[in-house]
Amino acid sequence: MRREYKDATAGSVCFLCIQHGTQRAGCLLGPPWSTTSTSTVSSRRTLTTPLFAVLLQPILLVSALHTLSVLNVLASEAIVISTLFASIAIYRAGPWHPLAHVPGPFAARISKYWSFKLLLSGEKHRVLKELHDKYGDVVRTGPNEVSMVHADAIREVFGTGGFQKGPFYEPWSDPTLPTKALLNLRGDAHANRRRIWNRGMNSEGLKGFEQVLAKRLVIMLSQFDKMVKEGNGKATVDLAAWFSYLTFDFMGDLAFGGGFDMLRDGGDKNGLWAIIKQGAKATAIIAQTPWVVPTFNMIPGANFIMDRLRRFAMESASARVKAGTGESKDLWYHLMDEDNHEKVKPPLHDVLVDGVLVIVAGSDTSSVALSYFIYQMMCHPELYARAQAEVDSVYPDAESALDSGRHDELKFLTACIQESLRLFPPVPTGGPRKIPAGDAKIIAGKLIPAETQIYVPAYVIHRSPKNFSPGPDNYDPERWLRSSSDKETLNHAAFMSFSYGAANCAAKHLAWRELLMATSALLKRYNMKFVAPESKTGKDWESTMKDFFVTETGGLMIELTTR
Ligand code: HEM
Repeated sequence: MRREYKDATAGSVCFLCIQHGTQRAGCLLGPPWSTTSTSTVSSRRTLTTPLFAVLLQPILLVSALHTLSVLNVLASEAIVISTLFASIAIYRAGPWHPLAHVPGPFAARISKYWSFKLLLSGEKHRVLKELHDKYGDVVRTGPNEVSMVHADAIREVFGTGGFQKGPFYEPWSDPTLPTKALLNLRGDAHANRRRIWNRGMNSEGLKGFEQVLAKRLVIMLSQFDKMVKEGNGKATVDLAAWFSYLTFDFMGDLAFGGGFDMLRDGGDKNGLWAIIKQGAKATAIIAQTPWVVPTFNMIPGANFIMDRLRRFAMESASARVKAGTGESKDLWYHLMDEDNHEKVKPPLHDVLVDGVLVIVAGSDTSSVALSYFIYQMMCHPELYARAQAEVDSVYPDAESALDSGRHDELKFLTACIQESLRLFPPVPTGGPRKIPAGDAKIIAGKLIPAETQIYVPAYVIHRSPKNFSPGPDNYDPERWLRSSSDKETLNHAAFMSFSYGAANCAAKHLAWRELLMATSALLKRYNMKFVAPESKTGKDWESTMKDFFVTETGGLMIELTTR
């Protein structure tokens, strides 16, 4: 069905035009993609042609050399395929492969199936930690892939002179659109789009977003107050779920000027959250073997999760264009360059894909960070009391707890959040960068061949005694406040929860404000404790955290009482 709507100031937009690169009379899109888009869809390595060749070759051989029969063709297929796979496996596992000198599990050397299965399990962060503990700073995690955890690798891989994103990121773009999301842009195209993002995230932009967040926080607190009242002074709340409602609603405000009301509804009534979560998880899994994607997309109906996500994006963007800019400027306003800074206006489809990215990148990350902080406070009552006392002293009355102007005074709370982000970075292992074709490179003192994909997993780096000691696995917020001593290691350069370099988190400062505002408002208003301390919703909650590029968690059941 063709979707159309009227913009407040101009003609109408047709989303079929966006998808098919056509331009109807009156469509807002402006000139064709190639002249205005900051990116184009690259040609991708696909499975289709090799698959076709492998299947056709034995048929041709049999028909040329033997009698063409089903049995002969099947036998020939079996010989060709097993010889092909065996020779690939022998090459990858053998001493001829350029990564032969890098240790790692045998299965990882010969096929991507190992990392595919690992991602599916959600245990990637924990398994990588075990492997690095066993093998050292560099581990081979795929036929042409390594994981590196020397702190120098952060700067050398992500920083100036580092490497571009690998094919892992390709599936994060909608193949039906003639553009890519910021997360999947490289080089100049990335720098151009990121410039617009950075303008949106400047101090004036942040101030506006903060007011939007404050409104959402007030809704969440009033829902909690209601539950406490109904529960005769206490309420049992799944804080992990409520933080997701909060961050999802807030990201909806930012990306599409609102329209999501999970806080108001107390849940995912429209199934939107589920769509986003399933879409992000499916993408992360398929991103392990991106060359399968174009072939996979040809199977009718196979891509139903991404189709739902796409429909959701179209509808949200449609509603935003229809509504126009509200009282406060959202990120859409900045990304669409509604205040006319750019010589050439960004095309609508760039903003559409980045709108979805805002929701995927900004909701689970922040909600996991909030949940993990609360979890640590519940596990460490003495630290909780100290953080609460600091909030009380900085914000003597409850209303002021949403004032970000005093965040600098929240030294201990900031250290507690930073320590949470260290022990459990919401993007625990991230995506890889790729060394270009040509020469091998020396990274953190190791020679890594051309065309290798490199992971630099924050979860492992943050728990290395070389970077944080003593007690790298302990929750010790004080480590960020103590003055340096010979007995301690605190490597600030190894803290990479927001990644590093030109493609680090585009909303790092916003995320910090969000974390400080939400935690101080909660600590100020409630006393909290685990409902069932000795369970998976209590002290064992950490074991429910799964790494699907972004993090998935189980419920975190907390008893709230008003202070
Ligand atoms: C505690 C909260 C957050 C954490 C820990 C976090 C972490 C990260 C990390 C590690 C990356 C790099 C990913 C990669 O290279 O594969 C990233 C990128 C990104 N983040 Fe965040 N993020 C947070 C919140 C947010 C929020 C609230 C937004 C949206 C408003 C956001 C938007 C983005 C975008 C757009 C990128 C891609 C940047 C680029 O490629 O240039 N993030 N984030």
